[in-house]
Amino acid sequence: MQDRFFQLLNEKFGICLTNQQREAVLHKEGPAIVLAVPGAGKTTVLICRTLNLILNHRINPNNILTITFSKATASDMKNRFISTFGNILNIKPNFSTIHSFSYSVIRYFSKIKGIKYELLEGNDSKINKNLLLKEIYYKFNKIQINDEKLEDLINIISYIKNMMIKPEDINDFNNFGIKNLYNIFIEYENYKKRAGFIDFDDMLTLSLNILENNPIILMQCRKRYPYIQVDEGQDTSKVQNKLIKLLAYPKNNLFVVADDDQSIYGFRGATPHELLNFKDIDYPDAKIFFMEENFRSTKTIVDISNKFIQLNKIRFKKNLYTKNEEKEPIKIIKLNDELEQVEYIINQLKKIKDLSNTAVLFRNNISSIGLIDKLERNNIPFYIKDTKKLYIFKHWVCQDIISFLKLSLDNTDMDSFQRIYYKMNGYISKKSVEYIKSTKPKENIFESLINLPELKNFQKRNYIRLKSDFKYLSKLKAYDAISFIENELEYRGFLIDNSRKYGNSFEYSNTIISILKIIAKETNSINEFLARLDSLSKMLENARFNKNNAVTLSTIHSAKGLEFESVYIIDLIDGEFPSSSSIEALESNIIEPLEEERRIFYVGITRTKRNLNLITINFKNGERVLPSRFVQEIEAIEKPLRYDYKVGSTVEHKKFGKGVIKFIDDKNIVIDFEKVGIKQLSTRICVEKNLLNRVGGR
Ligand SMILES: Nc1ncnc2c1ncn2[C@@H]1O[C@H](COP(=O)(O)OP(=O)(O)OP(=O)(O)O)[C@@H](O)[C@H]1O
Repeated sequence: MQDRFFQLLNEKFGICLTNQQREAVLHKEGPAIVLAVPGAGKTTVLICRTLNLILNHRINPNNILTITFSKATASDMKNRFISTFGNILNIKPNFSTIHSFSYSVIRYFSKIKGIKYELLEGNDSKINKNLLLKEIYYKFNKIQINDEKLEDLINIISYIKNMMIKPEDINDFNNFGIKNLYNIFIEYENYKKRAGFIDFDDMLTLSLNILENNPIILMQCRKRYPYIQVDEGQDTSKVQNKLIKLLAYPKNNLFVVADDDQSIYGFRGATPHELLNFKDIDYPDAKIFFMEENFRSTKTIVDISNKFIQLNKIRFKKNLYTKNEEKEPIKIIKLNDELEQVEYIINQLKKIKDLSNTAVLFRNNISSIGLIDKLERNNIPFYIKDTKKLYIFKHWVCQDIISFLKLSLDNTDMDSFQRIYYKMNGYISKKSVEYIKSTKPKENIFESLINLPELKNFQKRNYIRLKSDFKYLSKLKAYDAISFIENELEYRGFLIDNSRKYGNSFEYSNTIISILKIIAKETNSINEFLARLDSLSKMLENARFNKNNAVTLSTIHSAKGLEFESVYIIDLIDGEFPSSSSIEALESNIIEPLEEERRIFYVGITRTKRNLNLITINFKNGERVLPSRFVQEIEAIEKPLRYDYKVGSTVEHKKFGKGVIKFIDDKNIVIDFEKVGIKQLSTRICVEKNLLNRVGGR
């Protein structure tokens, strides 16, 4: 029977499975976990196993629940099943997300108990979750939460619910940097309870609660789904795992397909630990299948990816390999700054005829905006899934810059003035602003300042200088104007102070300014720049993007499961990727966050079939930045270092004294010297001519 089945797959559907894949497909009952590498055909195995259960074991398709990570994967998998087998067999199995399963349990429960639950998220919600959380944050902290922090808050709440952390233990986990987190959390939960709302995370906790406390509903669900399959098992959280285990018990016909090395949703409560426990703790009788052959990428990419991920310590040992040929090497491109980076990408993309097989990937959404501006100007079609998160135009730093510029063009613009008067070197008091507002609301603000009663000489001189600065500013091109605001008007100093006082990341603010400068570079005047910002933000709000012949722009998280002939990963800077928080954690010997960052990088590089390009820059908005340590690791794998020096080791330079190595390759060595700060030197001269002495290693 088995041979006939595989023959059928091969002859009728063109699927030729490997022995490892066949074993997994044939597994029928009891717990099993398939540990697979990227590009190993996990989807192929899941759809073939589903077919095997239906065709050979006569299991009704409605009795098999296949849980996928996202709605998109559920529909991809359904389409793949139908397009592969649909012409010959009229079968439509259930592929659904865990949220959609949970919601069906809640709907059923609310129907029989007459309780109403309304969704707080999604398109049909009457209440806006973001606004609600903003209000609650304000209530406890008396300041408005900005969009970055709001996203952090949403993730933290999600993490608490997914990790099933008890409210009273929240403060033990509060390394999240949100003040009054406990109060905010409790207020949010209470509001939802009072008003009968649930959010996406409540779907999981509530359905678990329903199943735990209603044996009849639990029994009905178990009867309905005696076979459960879980795709992307590495990204299921604690509460999701609990729900799945409860549903599968006592038959435990649970088939999980996973790659612990692709677990990248730690911030939502998913960790590889859950998977590592599958056999050791949860199901000692579980079968483990390995799928280690990669069908996607060239041998060059597979070999390097394999060595790269082995640098992680918390993982199942697997050996990624491929029978594909060795092709061109991975390209590491080192550019001067972010402007060179976008220009480089545009020039590369212009050479490609059909862009649908090319992706530009990044760690953070914000990286795409400068690029979007240039793609649009160059008529290069691009596809981007979620533009809702590209909120830099509403970000306070962007709004500040706009206000500076508007005030320079219209010296009577009181709204802009009020926004920025204390964010520059004007030394203007709130009292003066109030006075001008009440006595001369429509006049030239700088004139009014100069004519304020009882001014001291130095104040007058200062306001005269400010007036002339703003006049000068109005004549500049947008790019120079932004630099002038940063440096001459000392907005940069304000940003640094602000980050010290309120914990807003200076690096993030600096990135926003650097993006504004990329956009400004192509404009001739401040007016043209302001109009461009407006049109870009409208375009991103309203655009419906088409995938046809378009280059995909995506975060690595959203590119999970996808594959492309050519991949460019941009903004590979230490502190951005890996994130600064993961680096700080590592410095305190906490390795998990950095390992998660390494997995994200691994997911990124393994999306590539053939051409992988890793791009790093030396300067971001004029600040020296260091290449991502992951790029250095790849370089070291490709070309092991000839020198006995490592990043992190302490050295002594004959002239500059003691320092710590921050970056090293065949040409350059970047050292942070105690006395003189960061210096980039020539490796050849320093190392070969004995200008350095090793003091200590890591
Ligand atoms: N036995 C096989 N022979 C040849 N090609 C295969 C085989 N199994 C799968 N493939 C192909 O390998 C590629 C990768 O498969 P798939 O996308 O299912 O991998 P995956 O394991 O889900 O990857 P990832 O986890 O990286 O997203 C697909 O193009 C698929 O058609």
